[in-house]
Amino acid sequence: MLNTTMNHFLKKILIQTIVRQYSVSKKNGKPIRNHLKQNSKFLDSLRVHVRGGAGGFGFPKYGGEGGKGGDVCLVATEDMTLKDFLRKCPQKRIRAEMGGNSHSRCILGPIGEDKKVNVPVGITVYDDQNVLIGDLNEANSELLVAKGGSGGNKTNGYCGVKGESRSVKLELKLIADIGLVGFPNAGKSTLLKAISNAKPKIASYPFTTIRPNIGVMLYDDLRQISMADLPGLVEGAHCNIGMGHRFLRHVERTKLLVFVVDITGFQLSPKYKFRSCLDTVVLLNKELELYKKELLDKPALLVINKMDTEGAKEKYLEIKDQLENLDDAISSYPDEIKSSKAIKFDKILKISAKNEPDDIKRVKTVIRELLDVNEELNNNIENNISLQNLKDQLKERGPVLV
Ligand SMILES: Nc1nc2c(ncn2[C@@H]2O[C@H](COP(=O)(O)OP(=O)(O)OP(=O)(O)O)[C@@H](O)[C@H]2O)c(=O)[nH]1
Repeated sequence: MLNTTMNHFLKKILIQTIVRQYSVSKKNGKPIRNHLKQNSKFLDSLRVHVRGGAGGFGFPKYGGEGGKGGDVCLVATEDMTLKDFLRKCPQKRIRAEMGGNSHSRCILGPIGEDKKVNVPVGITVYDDQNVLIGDLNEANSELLVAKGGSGGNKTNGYCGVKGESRSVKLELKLIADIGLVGFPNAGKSTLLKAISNAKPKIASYPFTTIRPNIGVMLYDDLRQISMADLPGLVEGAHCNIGMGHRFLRHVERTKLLVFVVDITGFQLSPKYKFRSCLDTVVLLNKELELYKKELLDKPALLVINKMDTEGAKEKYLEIKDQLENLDDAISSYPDEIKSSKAIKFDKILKISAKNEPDDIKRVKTVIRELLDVNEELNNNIENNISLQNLKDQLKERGPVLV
């Protein structure tokens, strides 16, 4: 008896400590970054300074032209992380070579060598105004981030032009087929572990996952589908509560979102409101909309987890209709929770990720079916577009006599 009370007490202290670490602290009314977030070793964003080489000097006496300065290019490289990049480039400064000067024995100055730097596949590059420069989604694709200056010649008074110099942000968006989205403790890691080769940490307190984990599911026909588990979202994530929206960018490129919710609901701490399973779906919908409403258009699967717990079936029956008509259900919520649009789930599955291997098989099969259907749909759309383009081209050329 004493042992049980002690265990309960210790567990309570542990939960309170974790909640305190994760819950938002406020300074001058503004949320400040929480402790564990800063300590998280996962690196998915980095600012670097890039400068193209200056152009070489021209040689006025003979009208000689200086060589153009080299460009700085980023090259997408497989099996690489931003940490590897940082190890190779700890100063976070990348310079391309200057163009060579023109002189009496070499009228055209040699061109400065381009600087090609390897970065992980899945990088999006922004300039210092946060304007998109480009994406590197394919291995070996290249992106020019700083142009070299042109060589000195008649038009610029034979002075080489300086290379482009700017600071750029490299943002890593993991590329996985599936993104798991859910509140903490819903069972996302349990599902990922059971369904794939991943070995995420699992524990009975919120925010065990503090960095994205990726697992690969292997099918009988050798098709491989990757799944990313992200740290749990919480109500108010858009105000940086919990892990905030920091990791949501990793689901932007996924083909299917898998929402995992706990049928018993969720409560971050006694200070926070208890949220039922339906509330968590509505709140997840809201957080996704606040992050990027286009995410709500993605194909989505709703997985209702922990169906082995007491009273789960009754709880599910109570919310079944609302889940199937999420638009109506959302409209009955207060304005601060309500989203303007509801996600359309392609399928709703009830499972026990922990105790039912058959449920896991079902999830795996449904994921494959949904991906296949969507791929076919996209192919058809692309084919129709190409067909329409062909028809338009034919129309432009006028009717053909047969
Ligand atoms: N009864 C029951 N418990 C489950 C089930 N799935 C997961 N759990 C338990 O729920 C707790 C949380 O599971 P996790 O898989 O770590 O949850 P998570 O969503 O990854 O949590 P975060 O890492 O905080 O985002 C663990 O104690 C699991 O053992 C289930 O189907 N039934």
